[in-house]
Amino acid sequence: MTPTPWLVVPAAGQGKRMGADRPKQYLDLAGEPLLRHTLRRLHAAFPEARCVICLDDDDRWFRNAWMPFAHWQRVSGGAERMDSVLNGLHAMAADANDPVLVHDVARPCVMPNDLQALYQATLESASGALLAMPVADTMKRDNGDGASFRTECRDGLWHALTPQGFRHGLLLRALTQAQRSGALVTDEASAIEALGLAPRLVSARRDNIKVTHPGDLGLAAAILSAQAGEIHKAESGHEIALAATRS
Ligand SMILES: Nc1ccn([C@@H]2O[C@H](COP(=O)(O)OP(=O)(O)OP(=O)(O)O)[C@@H](O)[C@H]2O)c(=O)n1
Ligand SMILES: C[C@](O)(CO)[C@H](O)COP(=O)(O)O
Repeated sequence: MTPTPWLVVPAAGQGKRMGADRPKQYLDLAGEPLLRHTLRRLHAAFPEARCVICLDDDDRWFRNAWMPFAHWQRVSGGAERMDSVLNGLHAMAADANDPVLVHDVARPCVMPNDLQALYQATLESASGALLAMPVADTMKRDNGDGASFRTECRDGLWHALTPQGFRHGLLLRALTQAQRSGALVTDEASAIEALGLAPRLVSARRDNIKVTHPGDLGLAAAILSAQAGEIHKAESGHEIALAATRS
């Protein structure tokens, strides 16, 4: 039987690059706070999951009514994303072998197929897994003088996305070690790599963007709108399949 995943949703960021009057997770996206879209996508894929949401202690925007999960808890965010995630891992009553998926609240466009593929890989891979996509642009590195650049080889380069999934005990060990060493890891997979392990890359759709800069909000709205038909079709197909198994 497939186990139910734990979900950690880091949502304690300030959205400095967005530069809005509130953290970006509370900005309007297609008529609702961005955070609600993300939680709904996760809930649709994993309705029975236990969700831990990391929120800043001074957060005055979050509403309990927005949480679609029956089993959920709120934990304090930390100074950095990795500290928030670690707080979540400490707070959950998980066994070492339980699967945990970590998903940025700032990625509201993640699609059901990618969530399922990532979860399957998490269960299969001893080192965990992450959604990722191959770099498609020519890569430049500035020489530090603000004027000249050189071209980097892009062979084998991937963008790391979320969710990223691991067994609870492994991720707790990896992030604890990263925190103690003072290393600033920007995703969970980096902490696992520092243990000498290689999380599996799961090739993902390109529309699972992280809303980071002001223009990203309009882009996310366009993506959600373009995805609506696809999701509707998938849901209808699921219902037809369910009806067929009942008749
Ligand atoms: N101390 C922190 C920092 C970030 N996050 C979360 O980690 C995710 C990815 O971070 P990012 O996109 O950098 O969000 P912000 O930190 O809000 O953005 P910025 O760096 O522009 O301030 C977001 O869902 C954010 O809420 C968190 O839980 N705790
Ligand atoms: C976790 C992440 O979204 C993977 O791409 C990313 O590393 C978060 O980075 P940020 O600088 O904290 O936005």
